[in-house]
Amino acid sequence: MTDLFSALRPERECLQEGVYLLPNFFDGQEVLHIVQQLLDQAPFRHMKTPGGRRMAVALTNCGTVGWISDTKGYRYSPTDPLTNTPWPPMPAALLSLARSAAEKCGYEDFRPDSCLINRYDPGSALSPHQDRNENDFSQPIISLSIGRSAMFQLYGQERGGKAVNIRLNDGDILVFGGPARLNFHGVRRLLPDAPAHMSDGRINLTLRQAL
Ligand SMILES: O=C(O)CCC(=O)C(=O)O
Ligand SMILES: [Fe+2]
Repeated sequence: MTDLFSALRPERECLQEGVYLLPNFFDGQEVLHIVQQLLDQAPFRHMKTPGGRRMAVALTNCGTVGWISDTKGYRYSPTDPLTNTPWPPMPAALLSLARSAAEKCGYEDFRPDSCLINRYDPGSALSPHQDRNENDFSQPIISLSIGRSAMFQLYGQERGGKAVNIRLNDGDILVFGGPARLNFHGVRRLLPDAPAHMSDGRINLTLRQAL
């Protein structure tokens, strides 16, 4: 197995109850390489919002089910609508990385069955939303950042209000669960700082237990 823990740093910052930042927890270049290997089978694409608009963020998935959006709504699907075949299986190294991050934040037996992979090109953003298509909200969301840094915004359980700004850098993991699991959140913009292995955009992976 690839050594994804080479950059491991012991710090864990608690940003609010249920929200933890694990800075520089994994090697962004190694996870980028894992993502690239999935793209032949399930390339990035721009899905449509339920309202029919093209999403600014391109996405793909791996795992037993993948998150999709179209004019019928948001949901998880066992197959990729581009090919009508199953999503690529979740790579063991990703699973183990997410489980170790979850454990560090007190989630002992996290079993993600889905990994949504988002690609942000320069200028793209993700408007505030809740992640609520999963069945069990007692399970956290483990979010990995690769490439250009981004300004992530965390709100409360209601839409609007004042956001907490969280800077996410290449190699960082954000864990959100517990009382913050249904908090609104989004990505306001990409920042100029970028690692050499990915300077033109950002990739974010969110590992979730969907079923
Ligand atoms: O890109 C990020 O950091 C967040 C992604 C996200 O919130 C989502 O995919 O639901
Ligand atoms: Fe989200």
